Amino acid sequence: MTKPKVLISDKMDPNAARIFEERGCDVDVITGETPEELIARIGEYDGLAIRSSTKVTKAVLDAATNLKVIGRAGIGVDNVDIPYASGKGVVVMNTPFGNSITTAEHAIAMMFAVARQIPEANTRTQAGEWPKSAFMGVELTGKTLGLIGAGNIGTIVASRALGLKMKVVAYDPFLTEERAVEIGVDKVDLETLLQRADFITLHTPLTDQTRNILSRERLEKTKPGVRIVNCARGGLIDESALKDLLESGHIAGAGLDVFAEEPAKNSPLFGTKNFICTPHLGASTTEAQVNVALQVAEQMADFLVNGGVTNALNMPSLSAEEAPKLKPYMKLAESLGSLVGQLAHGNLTQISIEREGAAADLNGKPIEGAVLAGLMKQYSDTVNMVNAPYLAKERGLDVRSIRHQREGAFNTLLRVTVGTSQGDRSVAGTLFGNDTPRLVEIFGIGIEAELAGHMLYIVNEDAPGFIGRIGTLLGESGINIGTFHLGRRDTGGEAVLLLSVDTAISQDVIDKASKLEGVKTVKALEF
Ligand SMILES: NC(=O)C1=CN([C@@H]2O[C@H](COP(=O)(O)OP(=O)(O)OC[C@H]3O[C@@H](n4cnc5c(N)ncnc54)[C@H](O)[C@@H]3O)[C@@H](O)[C@H]2O)C=CC1
Ligand SMILES: O=C(O)CCC(=O)C(=O)O
Repeated sequence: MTKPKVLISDKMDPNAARIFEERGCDVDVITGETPEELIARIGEYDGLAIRSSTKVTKAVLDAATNLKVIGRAGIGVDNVDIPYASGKGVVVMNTPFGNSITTAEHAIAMMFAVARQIPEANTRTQAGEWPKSAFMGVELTGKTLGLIGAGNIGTIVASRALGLKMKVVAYDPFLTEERAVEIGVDKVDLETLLQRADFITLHTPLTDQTRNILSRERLEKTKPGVRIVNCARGGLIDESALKDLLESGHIAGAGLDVFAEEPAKNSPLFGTKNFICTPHLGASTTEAQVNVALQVAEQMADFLVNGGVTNALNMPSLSAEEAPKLKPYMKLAESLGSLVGQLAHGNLTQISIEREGAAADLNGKPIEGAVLAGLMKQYSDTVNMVNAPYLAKERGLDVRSIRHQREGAFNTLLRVTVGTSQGDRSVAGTLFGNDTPRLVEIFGIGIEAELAGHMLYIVNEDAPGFIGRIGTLLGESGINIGTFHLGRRDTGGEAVLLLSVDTAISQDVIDKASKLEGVKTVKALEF
């Protein structure tokens, strides 16, 4: 049997190459190539091991004709086009915990450095100035730290900050009150955090929901004299607003490890007063790099040599016998979880997954994992089938799996109901012809639709002329409708329209659709 070939394309601890070789793979370490060079080379490889520098774009994936697995030695996978990789059948894995402590420590180090202006004091002292009277810092003790994102890293930062005698408030839609108490933080909304925090640190992935989470408007609402640290992802903060507010003195200091554009070689923030930065060093310790290198190589080699799946972000982990039967159910389950996750407002406290008819006889665990992965994937880069149930439990989400032997209108049915602060929301789906997932009910309204690609969800009053109006709007906006699905509660009552469209829907189109007569809700959905 020919050995699988792996390319390590970012600087990685040498333990990774050693493990690949020991586990039966051929490995090349070629770092620092241009995208074109990578595209020219990637066709030879079965596995690609990366950190954050390599961008795995559609073009790279198109050229990667033999690629079976991408392994991220780290957490954030925003440098990988996961939907496209999934479409190409390429498994994407990460190492969700290997660098968390290291990154949390970097955030704490940045807080101290900002509080005491250590970098500038160092530079001027070494220049022979002895500028003792130029620097007056602040203590961390007794100050309030506002955490945006209380997952693995945020939780470690919280524990260290509590040890430093700070008070910690946290904003995270997935943090339950119980979990907040357990980790010793006050769960607050974002507005409250902005008003109360003396220091703010960010620990969320970069997603459509978190992009620009510290916008100009929100930065202006922060407490005067606030100090802000970002060791998560560039793009979470409006960098131009940050510069203006540092210059005006409203923000007393900022420490960035990450930039909207990396490598950041000419950032306008450079040279701004009270601004410090590091070149994406959050994960750069010997310990973390050994951890993630060993882990990524072990996971990838196991997959390439034995077919074992660990920490995959786009593939369920299943036994060989169950896999074919469960596969369409997993797809249905993930889509239903994703649908309720995208549509439900408010804090999620409870989820129930009901299996009815033929589905009642199946192994419920992978189905539960797929629903939870679908539900949570919009909140976390690291969620997958394997860790979704664990993460849900850790965050105090009450998960119930219910089997009904009864058979209703469908011979097999999955129903997902989430309990939110605004009440229960339920969606249901079935399989057509035993293998084609279909949505059949949304919030109590019967509808039949495939959940795939870009979709538009509209709730409106059932009245003549509406379909024409929405069709015209989409047509004028250059959006081609693929499929069209309608359902209504009763004649003249609440109606649901679910469209699949060929391109992503812009905020402008959503705003225009929201203003159409009779429209109650408009939401762009992605599957
Ligand atoms: N600077 C560096 O070198 C490193 C940066 N990172 C970044 O740190 C991020 C966080 O890592 P982990 O804590 O391990 O991930 P995690 O998945 O454990 O936690 C992320 C948290 O963000 C929360 N979240 C999601 N959307 C949110 C929103 N709209 N508002 C507030 N909170 C939201 C989630 O509920 C979750 O609790 C990674 O996604 C990665 O981008 C990670 C490692 C190293
Ligand atoms: O690999 C690195 O140096 C960056 C780590 C990182 O950003 C991550 O793990 O998300």
